[in-house]
Amino acid sequence: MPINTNMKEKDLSIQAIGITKKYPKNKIGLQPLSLEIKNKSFVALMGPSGCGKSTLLKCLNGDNPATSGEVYINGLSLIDNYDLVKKSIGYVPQDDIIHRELSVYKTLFYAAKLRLPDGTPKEEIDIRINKVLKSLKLNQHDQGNQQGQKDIKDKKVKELSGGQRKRISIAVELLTEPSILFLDEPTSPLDPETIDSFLKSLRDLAQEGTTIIMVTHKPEDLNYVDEVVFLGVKGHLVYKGLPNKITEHFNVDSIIEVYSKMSDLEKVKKNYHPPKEDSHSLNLNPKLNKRRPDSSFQQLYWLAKRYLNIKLNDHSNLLLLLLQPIIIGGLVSLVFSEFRIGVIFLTAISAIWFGVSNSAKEIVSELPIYKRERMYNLNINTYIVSKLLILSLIALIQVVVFVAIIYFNFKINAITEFPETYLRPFWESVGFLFMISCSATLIGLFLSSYFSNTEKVMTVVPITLMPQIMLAGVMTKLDTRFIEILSFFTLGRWGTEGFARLQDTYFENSAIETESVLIPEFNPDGYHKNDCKCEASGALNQLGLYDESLIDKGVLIGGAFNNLATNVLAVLILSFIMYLLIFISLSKKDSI
Ligand SMILES: Nc1ncnc2c1ncn2[C@@H]1O[C@H](COP(=O)(O)OP(=O)(O)OP(=O)(O)O)[C@@H](O)[C@H]1O
Repeated sequence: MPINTNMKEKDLSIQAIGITKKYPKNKIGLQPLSLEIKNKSFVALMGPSGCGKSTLLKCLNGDNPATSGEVYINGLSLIDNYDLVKKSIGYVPQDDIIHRELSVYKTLFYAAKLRLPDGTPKEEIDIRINKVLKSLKLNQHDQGNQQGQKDIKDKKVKELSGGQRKRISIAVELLTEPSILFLDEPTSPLDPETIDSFLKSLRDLAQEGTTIIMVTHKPEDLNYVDEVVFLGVKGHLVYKGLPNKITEHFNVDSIIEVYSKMSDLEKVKKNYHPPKEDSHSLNLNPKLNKRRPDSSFQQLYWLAKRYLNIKLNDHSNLLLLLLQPIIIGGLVSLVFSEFRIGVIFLTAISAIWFGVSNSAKEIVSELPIYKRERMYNLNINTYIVSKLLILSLIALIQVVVFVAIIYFNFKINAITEFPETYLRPFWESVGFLFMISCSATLIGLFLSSYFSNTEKVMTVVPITLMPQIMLAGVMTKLDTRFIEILSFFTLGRWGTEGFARLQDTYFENSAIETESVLIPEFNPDGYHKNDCKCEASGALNQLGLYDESLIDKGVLIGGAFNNLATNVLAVLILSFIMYLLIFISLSKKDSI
């Protein structure tokens, strides 16, 4: 293990030597700087907006490593030993890294299960939870657990104040007992009274042994810290020293004046002293030695359990998810008096809709949590599968409810009005539509992993759904090779065609001699199997995906996919492609 032999003092938590940061298009994030931070110190990182404070924080903690130079954490190179070093780092970015639907206890419990070594007993986890709550003054005693007031551990995160939420985010990080804690603007959303108790608890934490580096904009925060690091515009380090000496250093009366002075590039350049040391190495393409996953099965179990808990705790959303199939199924039953291709089409499209709409927000809305957990030990495959498992369960319930409504409606209608026409078979239909819905879930998860905010995802969802409707062959026949090939990439086409085929196949295989064609073709009385001239192709014939003559002329490929197995295979291939795309999108979110 390469220990940094150049380390001057044993009591340094962080040593940055000649680090710089360049963003794409040669945009400067940080000018060359060197920095040493002592053990157990509480350091404020300040500077005008956009000067590079978060950039520096991320260079120091590995979230987005420096373009060149070296960072040592407790004497170990951040780049070479990230797998080891990350365990001694706690990091709370600007956004909260906790789920709002969980209780405080569950939030901390799942975080412990995901981060602590496998097999850590519950008793030890409880001890750690109580300890971190106490150290952040969030325990019952400090919160005044009077009669009628819930213990903070039982409260849901969404019931907490901004200050309490921030502390719970920090508590998550403290569970693993990091020696260094990076906090990005933790005091921004807090009122002065909350800030006082919050910063006092951080100061106590530093005195107990945790080095804390905190980005802040608030001059009054300087009353609590040991040191200030001040950056001028364009990432120049212009001051590092005692908080009460900063105004003297810049020959001004207040910290506000330091801000205005250090927003002027010319003045900044006069105060900037580039590091004397040469950069130890040039990591123009830094690769952190990391991402080795911890036990995937344990991680999958706890991720899926946490996600299920989040979903079950969000009662209103759960109700809406359940209402969806009831409302859409009810509408289809109301509008269609007999089982026709329109019903098949809408059923397939509904299955797609359930999948996409259930999943489209699920990654993007928890991006800060994902990124932080990914930095620590999250395995991308485990993460995707945990989402897919729980969302598939929801889709299964929706599909069962939807198909049941369609099934019973058309069965009852068939008995009373149209004896020959109703959906069957029930379980095969559920199975096929469930597969379509799972595949659509992957489409939604891809959108959620690709775009950076929920608004963008919600804008793209209808654009994704329209081709499913247009290329299913119901609105118009597929009559050119180009349109046909496009349709191969839609679930709408495979779902509608496959579902229609399933109905016809069932009829062909039916042992009941008097069984009827599901969809009567051109014949209002319906065909009977015994005198059926169309070989039970009622549903597919009504769909009329292709103009047969175009297949004969070789314009369309058509017939190559003329069975249910190939329809199913196509859906599986599309699902696999989607899974790969999600994996690539999530990999791209890794900082390097
Ligand atoms: N991922 C990125 N890609 C390109 N440019 C970036 C990226 N992240 C930051 N920057 C740019 O680098 C500069 C420093 O940004 P940074 O977020 O570090 O500033 P900051 O001092 O933390 O700002 P604030 O106080 O507003 O949070 C800004 O000009 C910003 O636009």
